[in-house]
Amino acid sequence: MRLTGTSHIGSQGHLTIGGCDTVELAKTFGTPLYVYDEALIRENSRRFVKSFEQSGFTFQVAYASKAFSCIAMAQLAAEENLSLDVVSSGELYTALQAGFPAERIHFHGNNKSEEELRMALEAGVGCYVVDNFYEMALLHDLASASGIQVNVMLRLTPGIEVHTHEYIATGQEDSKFGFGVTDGQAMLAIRQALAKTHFNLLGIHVHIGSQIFDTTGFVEAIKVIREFLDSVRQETGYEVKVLNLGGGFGIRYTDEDDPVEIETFVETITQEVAAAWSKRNLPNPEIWIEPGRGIVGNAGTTLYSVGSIKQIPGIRTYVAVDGGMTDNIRPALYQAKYEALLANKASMEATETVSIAGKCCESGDMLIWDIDLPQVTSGDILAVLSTGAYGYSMASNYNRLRRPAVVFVRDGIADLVVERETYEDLVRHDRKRSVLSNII
Ligand SMILES: Cc1ncc(COP(=O)(O)O)c(C=O)c1O
Ligand SMILES: N[C@@H](CCCC[NH3+])C(=O)O
Repeated sequence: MRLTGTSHIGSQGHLTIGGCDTVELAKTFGTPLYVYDEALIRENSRRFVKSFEQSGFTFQVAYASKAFSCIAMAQLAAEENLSLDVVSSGELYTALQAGFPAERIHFHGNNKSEEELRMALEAGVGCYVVDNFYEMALLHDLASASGIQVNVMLRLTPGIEVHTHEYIATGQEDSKFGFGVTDGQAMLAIRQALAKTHFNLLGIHVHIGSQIFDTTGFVEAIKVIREFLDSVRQETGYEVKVLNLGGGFGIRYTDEDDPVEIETFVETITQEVAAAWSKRNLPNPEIWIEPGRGIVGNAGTTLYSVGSIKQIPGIRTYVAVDGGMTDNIRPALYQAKYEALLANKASMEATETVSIAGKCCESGDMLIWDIDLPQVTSGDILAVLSTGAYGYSMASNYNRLRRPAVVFVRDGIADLVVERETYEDLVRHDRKRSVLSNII
């Protein structure tokens, strides 16, 4: 197991992150607890930004806030000079509450509602990634009614299959997202967008999927898109200013994962685009990307307390923790694999193989199957690594569990950025029946 960022095993044999002893964090803030290594979020962000700076391209790195959205994260993204990808009015609201500059916000989503678009227009959002004809008409009506000119990109589906879980592949023809390149919808969309008086068509967007380990899919997407843009030039004379290649940059969850480095992703993308554009004697476009997982994934660790331990002789030992699919749905949803260690026994040798169960009323609520750990006892603190992306953001209240707190740690300081939900929170929107039943 490789610890990343500022995580290491401290003198007491405890896992420490950002100079904070995780066993102490568990005591202070309770468990389950999401712990984010602030320095590592910044380092990941800077690696993307620096790689682009070295490429000479004009660029934007938009943090995909779906991976982990809260006010503190939006503040951090703003400090790192990132742009922000939001896919709902909720993510937009969070960003605005954080004071994130609206002009650096890109609004995504395959079904933006009128209310959401109105909110974005009012806020002065910098770019709309238009996904379908319904949205194109709605956004244009709203923009022209308000007399506003909006920056628009069109999301295209390039018809590319990438190696990842089918639920997180998005570039294939049969996708709910975007205008298809192969079925002629993309060309039609370009024509329509160009004819809209209140649109400033910046370019196109393509996102091929998530948790992608190599550069092949991106290279293929650039090729497909450039060829499509050649037809667009021929038919309409239009050439893009911006090429948005989406997110999807994979991270290492376990030793089985071997993604290329951030620098390699950016280098390959920029070189491919430069080659494809210069071959046509065209000036380089701006390149925008939208990493989510690549910025926060390996920076998050979830701490749990071990409770019941069930041994089934000759079969398996179930070690149950005080969270589960409610704070990390990914194992249940995508059979995602994670590594973990006992934070309070971090320097001890593994002596047994156990499986980590969540506390929800579902047999499928398993966080990790067959992991080697030192002798586990109730009360131990289990740290599951690389839970920073799509953990908190996909958390639920199933079984009326309260969503955990989130702390950012840095230089020995733990900053509580999201409070643990309370029981009052759970029933906040509940109302006692006001109409009494007349069944006797
Ligand atoms: C349009 C778009 N951009 C960016 C992302 C972020 O993906 P990731 O977290 O894999 O970088 C996603 C999610 O897959 C997405 O759908
Ligand atoms: N939620 C997914 C990624 C989907 C990204 C959004 N298109 C995951 O946990 O891997």
